[in-house]
Amino acid sequence: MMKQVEGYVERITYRNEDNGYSVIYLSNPEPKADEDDEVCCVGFFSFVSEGEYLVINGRETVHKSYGPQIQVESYETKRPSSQVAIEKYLGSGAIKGIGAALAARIVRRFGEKTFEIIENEPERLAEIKGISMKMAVSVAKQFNDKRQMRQSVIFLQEYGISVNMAVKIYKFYGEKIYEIMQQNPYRLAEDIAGIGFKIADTIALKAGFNQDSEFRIKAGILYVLQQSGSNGHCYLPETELIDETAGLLGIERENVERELDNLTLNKELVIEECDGERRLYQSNLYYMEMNCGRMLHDLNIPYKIKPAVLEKKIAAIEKKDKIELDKMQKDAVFQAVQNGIMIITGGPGTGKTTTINTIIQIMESEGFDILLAAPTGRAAKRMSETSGMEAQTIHRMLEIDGGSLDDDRGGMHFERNETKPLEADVIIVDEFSMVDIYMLNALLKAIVPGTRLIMVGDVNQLPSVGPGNVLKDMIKSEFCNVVKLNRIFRQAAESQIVTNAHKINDGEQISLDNKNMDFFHLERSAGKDVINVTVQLIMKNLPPYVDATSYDIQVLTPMRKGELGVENLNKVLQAYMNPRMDGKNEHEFHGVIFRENDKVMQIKNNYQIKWERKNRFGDVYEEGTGVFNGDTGIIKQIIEAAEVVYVEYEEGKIVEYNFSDMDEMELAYAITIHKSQGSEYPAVILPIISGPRMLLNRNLLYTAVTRAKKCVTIVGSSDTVRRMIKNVNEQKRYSTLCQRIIEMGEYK
Ligand SMILES: Nc1ncnc2c1ncn2[C@@H]1O[C@H](COP(=O)(O)OP(=O)(O)OP(=O)(O)O)[C@@H](O)[C@H]1O
Repeated sequence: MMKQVEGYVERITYRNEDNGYSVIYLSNPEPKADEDDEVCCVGFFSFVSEGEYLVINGRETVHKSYGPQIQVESYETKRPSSQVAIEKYLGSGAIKGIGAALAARIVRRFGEKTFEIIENEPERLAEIKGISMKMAVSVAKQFNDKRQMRQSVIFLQEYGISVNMAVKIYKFYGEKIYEIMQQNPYRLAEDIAGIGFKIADTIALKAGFNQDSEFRIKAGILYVLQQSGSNGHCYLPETELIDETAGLLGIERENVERELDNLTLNKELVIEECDGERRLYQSNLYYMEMNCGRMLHDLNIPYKIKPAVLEKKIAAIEKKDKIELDKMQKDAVFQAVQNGIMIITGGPGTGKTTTINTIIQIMESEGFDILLAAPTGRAAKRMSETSGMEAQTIHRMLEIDGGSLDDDRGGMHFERNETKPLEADVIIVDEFSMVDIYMLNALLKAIVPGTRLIMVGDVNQLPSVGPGNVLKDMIKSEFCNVVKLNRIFRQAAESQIVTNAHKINDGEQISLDNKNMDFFHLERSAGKDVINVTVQLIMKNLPPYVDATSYDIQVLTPMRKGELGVENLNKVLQAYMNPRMDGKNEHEFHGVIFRENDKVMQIKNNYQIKWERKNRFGDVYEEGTGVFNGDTGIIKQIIEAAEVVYVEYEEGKIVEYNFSDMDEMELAYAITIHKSQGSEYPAVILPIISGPRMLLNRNLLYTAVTRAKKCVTIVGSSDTVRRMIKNVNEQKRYSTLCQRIIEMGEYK
C-alpha cells in the first residue's frame, strides 16, 4: 500500500556510498496511537543527513527480519525549521568542522534565523566563540554547495539523468551546469565518462535543441569519428564520415559539410589530402601516429657487439638448454642485441618463446636490466611462466595513474613518460599484435634512446581492439629489423592444432575428417543442432578428454547477435550449466540475468577496483587493485539489499561490484573471438554456420584455432570453414602509421 510519511532523519543505519542505497529511520513527529515513533525507510537517497526533514512516498512492506518498513519510491527534503532540527542538521557532520556542541552554540545565538544567516551573512558566525572568520566562510561555502548540488541533481533528473550521474556532472561543472544545459548539452558527452553522444542527444532534444543545431552536428561528427576509433580506425575518409553523420542525425549532407569545415578550422579535427582522398582524423590520433613514427626512428640506433662474442654466448646457452637454434632464431638474437628496435613475428610453435628466452639470457650475461611486458594480464602471466621472470602488463609497467579512465578515447595517464622514462636497458613486449596506437604512443614516450625495445607477436592474429594496425604497419614500413620465424618446431604428430593453424594462415584447406586427436569437426546445419552439440560437448564429452572442468572450456564465436552469437549462446549455456535454483541469488542487469555461480568476464580495464584474498577462515591476507579486460571469474554471491555482486577471479581474488558497475561484466560461457585474443584455453568449441562475409575471414578462424592448447572442435558447416580460409578480406583499418614512419625516416 502506498503511504506518505514525514519526519526528521533520526539515524542512518546503512548506506552504500556508491549508489546511495540507505536504511534510515525517520522520527514520526506526531505518532498516532497505533504507530511507532520511528519509521524505517529503505531506498535510494542522494544526500540525506541526520536531522534533515524528509517527506517520503513509498510502499509499506514487512521485512522478514526487520519488520515493517517503507520502500521509498520518491522523497523530498524540506528545510528543517524548528530549532531542534536546525541544530541536529548542523551538528550531524554534514558540515565539516561543526560538531554537536558548536551547532548548539550557533543555534542558541541565531535561533530560527540560523540558516538565513549562514547563507546571507556568514561572517556573523565568527561572532561565536570557537569560530574563526576562515571557518565561517568555509561553513557558508559547504552549506551552499550542498544546497546547490541538491538543486542541480533535481534539475538534471528532469532530463532523465540518474542521481549518480547527476552528482558526477555537478562535481565536474558546478554551478555552470545550468549554462551548459542551456547552451550546449553536447559538452556532457565530451567531458563526462559514461555519457555518450546518444544520451547527450536525448537530453539536448528534450531541452529544446533543433535537429540541425550547430552543436548537435559537431557532436555527431565527433561521435562518428570516435566510434570509428572503437572499430579500429585512426581516420575516416571524408565521404564516409559525412554519410555516416548525416545518417545518424537524420539531416542533410550539406549541413554536415558546413560544420566539418568549422571543426577543421578550429583544429578540433585534422584533415589531410592523400591519394586523391580527404581524410579526417581526431587530432589526438593524427599527432599520435606522427609522434610514434618519430619516436620509433629515435630509438632505432645500432649497437656494436662483436659477432664472435655473441656466437660464443649463444653456443653456451644452446649447450646448457640442449637445443640448437635454427638460422632465423639466431638471426633474431643477433638483431635484438645489435639494434635499438626489432620485431620478432611468427605463428604458434615457431620458437618465439625459445628465442626470447635466449635473448633474455644473453642480455642478462651483459648485466642489463630487463623488463618484460604484455598487453593483457593473462598474456603477462603466460610470459612470466614461460620465461621464469616477472612479466607485467604494459599499463602496470608504465605505472598507470589509478584515476585514469581506460575509455575509447585513450584517456589514460601514466607515471612513466618522457619526463620519467623507464629505467631499463632492454624491454621485451610479447603479444604485440594486441597493442593499439594509444598503447604504442604511451610505451614509446616512456622509452629513451639507449634502451632496446624488442616487440614480439604474431602478425596474423586479429589486430588490436583499439585504433591502429600497429604491428602490421610497423612491419610494412620496413623501418627496422624484422625476423619472421616460419619453421614449425612443434611436431605435427604432436599437434594438429598447430599444423592446421599454419595451413589456415597459408590459405591451405584443412582436413576435417576427425582422424586425429586434437582437431574435430561435427557437421550440423541447423542452429538448434549446433547448440545441442555444443552443450553436450561442454557438459559431458570434453572435460574428461582434456582433463579440465566445463568452465575451463571456452566457446568462441564470431558474432554477438543471432542464434549462434554470444548473447544467445550465453543464455542457453547458462540454462544448462548454471540453472535457476532456489537459494541461488540472481540479478537482472540490462536484460541479462546474472546468477550466483555464473562464469563472467570483465570487459574493460579497471585499475581502481579493489580485490581481496582470504584464507579459509575468511580473514583477508592480501589486498590489491585492478581487474582487466578479459579476466574471467565466477560470481560467488549476489546481495540484492546491498546491491552488490562478489566475483572470484584467478588465484582467489575476490572483487566486489556495485550493481551500477555491472556494465563492466558479461556472461562468459561464450565470448567473441576478438575478446579471446591473448588467452589460451585447454579446449575451444567453435560453433559456426554462416554470417557476414566481412567478418568470416581467415584471420578470425586462425585467431580462434590458436587459442586452444589441447583440443579444437568446430561444430557447424565445413563449407563455411572452407570459405573462411579462402576469404582474405580482413576488415579494413584506416590507419597511416606506416606512412608516418616512412615520412619521418625521410627527415632523419
Ligand atoms: N631450435 C629449436 N630446435 C628444437 N626445438 C625447438 C627449437 N625452437 C623451439 N623448439 C621447440 O618447439 C616448441 C615451440 O617453441 P616455442 O614455445 O618457443 O614457440 P612459440 O612460437 O613461442 O609458440 P607459441 O606461440 O605456440 O607458444 C617448443 O617445444 C620448443 O622447445
